[in-house]
Amino acid sequence: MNALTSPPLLQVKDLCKSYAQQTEWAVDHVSFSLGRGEILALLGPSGCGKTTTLRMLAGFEKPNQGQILLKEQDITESPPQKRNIGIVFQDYALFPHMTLLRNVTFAMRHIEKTQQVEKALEWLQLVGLKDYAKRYPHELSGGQQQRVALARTLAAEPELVLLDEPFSNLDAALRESTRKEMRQLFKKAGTSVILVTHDQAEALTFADRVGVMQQGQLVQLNTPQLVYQQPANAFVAKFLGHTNLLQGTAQGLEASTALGRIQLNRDTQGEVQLSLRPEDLYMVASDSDQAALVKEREFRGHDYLYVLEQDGAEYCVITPSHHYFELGSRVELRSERFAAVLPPQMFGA
Ligand SMILES: Nc1ncnc2c1ncn2[C@@H]1O[C@H](COP(=O)(O)OP(=O)(O)OP(=O)(O)O)[C@@H](O)[C@H]1O
Repeated sequence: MNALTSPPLLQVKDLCKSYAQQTEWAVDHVSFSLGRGEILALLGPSGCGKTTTLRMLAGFEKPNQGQILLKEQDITESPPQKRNIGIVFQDYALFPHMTLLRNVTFAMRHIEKTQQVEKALEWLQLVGLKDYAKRYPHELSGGQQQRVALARTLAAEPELVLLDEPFSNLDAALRESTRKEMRQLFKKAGTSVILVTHDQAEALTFADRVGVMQQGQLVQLNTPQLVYQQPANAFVAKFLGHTNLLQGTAQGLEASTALGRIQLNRDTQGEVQLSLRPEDLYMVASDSDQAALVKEREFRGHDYLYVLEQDGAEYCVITPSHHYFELGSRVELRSERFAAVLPPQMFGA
């Protein structure tokens, strides 16, 4: 059996959860599967149900209905310690009175005592902290503590690792480097991972596939590129960065819109709602009073985010940071790439 024909490591089928005194589902008929060695991010705003989903996978929360299969075994009712699933929390939860080595060997009760130290040092080596083995958690930076928490989780050799907003306590620079290192580590070790986050940049850079949750439902699950470029609805389009939502009338692979004729990502006819990313628009200085007005400009280091007004509607455009336009000046707005056609039932979402 190869990776394509072998069954997925994890199958989640029609999972539902409502908390006592709540009429709405916190998790609403969620289904997905995870391949071996795959990294999946569950992404969504606060309260969309991602932590509840993770807690059901870990066994800390009981679903009202649905099924969780790990290696084709039904674990829906199994207690957390019987699932062979590791979880890394936001606050690391290291034992403060134990050295890093003890923190890691603590998770290795499945291994002969005589081999624990050697194995634990290997895990610490993997996360780049072997030389710190005799230190205590308070003698480490936040990023280093996070890596120890990860080594401890991996030392238990789980089938699946769950990460609950693991980078949110780190500052911006450390967050970026830690997540890059962690991704490389997971890929090297072939670890299967589910990450929960509300940070779209984190989900897009860290995961092989991104699942976007909205009000308890998994509304889109696909590669980072497709979720970003072909959002399933207006909510996904807006949640993953900035976008311009436009109405248009489509004729095949083109639509006429307030910004003129725009290429579409798929063949369609009639009234459509489109999502046009701000980096896919560009501006050309204009003398015409009818052209778009430069209303706002935000310098963001590697780019500018402009807000323009044309015929009473606002548009956002992201340009390289050397494309400078004065506030109050006029520009012609042109589209450089395809707009994504959104499904009609999501109008107004
Ligand atoms: N223990 C609980 N008791 C009652 N309601 C809860 C409980 N935990 C979560 N909820 C509710 O369930 C819904 C989903 O919450 P959940 O924590 O899963 O969302 P989330 O996407 O992880 O949000 P956040 O990013 O803020 O943690 C929310 O409406 C929340 O208020």
